[in-house]
Amino acid sequence: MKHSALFVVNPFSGDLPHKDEIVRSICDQLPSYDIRIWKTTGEQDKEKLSKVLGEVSWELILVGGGDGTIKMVAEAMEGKDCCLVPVPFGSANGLATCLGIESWEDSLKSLASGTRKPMDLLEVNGQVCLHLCDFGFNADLIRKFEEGHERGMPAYLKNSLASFFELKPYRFEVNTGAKKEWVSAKMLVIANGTKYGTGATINPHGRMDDGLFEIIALNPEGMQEWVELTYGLVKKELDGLDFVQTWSRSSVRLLNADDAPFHIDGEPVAGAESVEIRIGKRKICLYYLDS
Ligand SMILES: Nc1ncnc2c1ncn2[C@@H]1O[C@H](COP(=O)(O)OP(=O)(O)OP(=O)(O)O)[C@@H](O)[C@H]1O
Repeated sequence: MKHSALFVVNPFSGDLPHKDEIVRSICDQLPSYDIRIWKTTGEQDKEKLSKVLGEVSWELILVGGGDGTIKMVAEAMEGKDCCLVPVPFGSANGLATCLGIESWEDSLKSLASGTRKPMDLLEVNGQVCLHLCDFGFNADLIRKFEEGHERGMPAYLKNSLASFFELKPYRFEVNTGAKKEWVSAKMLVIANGTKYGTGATINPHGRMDDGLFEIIALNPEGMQEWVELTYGLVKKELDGLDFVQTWSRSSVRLLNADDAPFHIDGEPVAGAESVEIRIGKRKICLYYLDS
């Protein structure tokens, strides 16, 4: 008997051409699965998907989309005992990149190798976060990107350059329970994963299965520190940079005093004045590729 699989596809994510053909090719290469394709509409997808997930005892959920789509599917999967494999169709695909899955062919390889394990989920003011959330520079960038009409990596890079020159530090109170302290940072990152979809490694020592996440405050000043930061992100070496501060915790409360823009897994979130983050009680089974 074939295994039951649901293939959730976001037709709007990213700018990869011929997605329908790729979806068909993936299905053809998984003959042991009986695959149903389910496309998102952008309207109440989580609620609609929860119903579909309740109809059958699915063994595998393939998610063709970016981080926002995976976050939505992970929320809808609550209470379901199945595993998820990302199929990187989004613009940046941060979670898939952290899992070593950089193309749809990698998704097939991870399924063939069978490497999967339960990974931590973060609870951020009651929402699920799988990968990264951040305040400041990158969130501002994503907000501009969402408000614009261009998709894909070139538009992302264009906005990135524009945001770079408008940058200012924001104040945050970091309350780790044992200690409260104020920090100024142009960007404050909460990282369950290690990398952005661009490959920039923001959390070189992070693990998604250790019951901890990292809080990383970055406050580079001047061109030289920006160059050092860029080098560190590429070379996976942020230790020793005195404008980078890192905490490893299982919970934290943050006060966002200057109303810095905020996003969770690439989706902008409004009204994030006080944000409580903790390692969630539930985990999610994810396929990955060993690098
Ligand atoms: N059919 C659709 N039409 C328009 N928007 C959609 C549709 N399906 C999902 N969405 C929206 O797509 C967003 C999630 O996109 P996702 O993060 O997966 O991709 P992405 O990497 O951001 O790619 P892109 O930047 O091209 O959107 C959500 O905001 C969701 O509401």
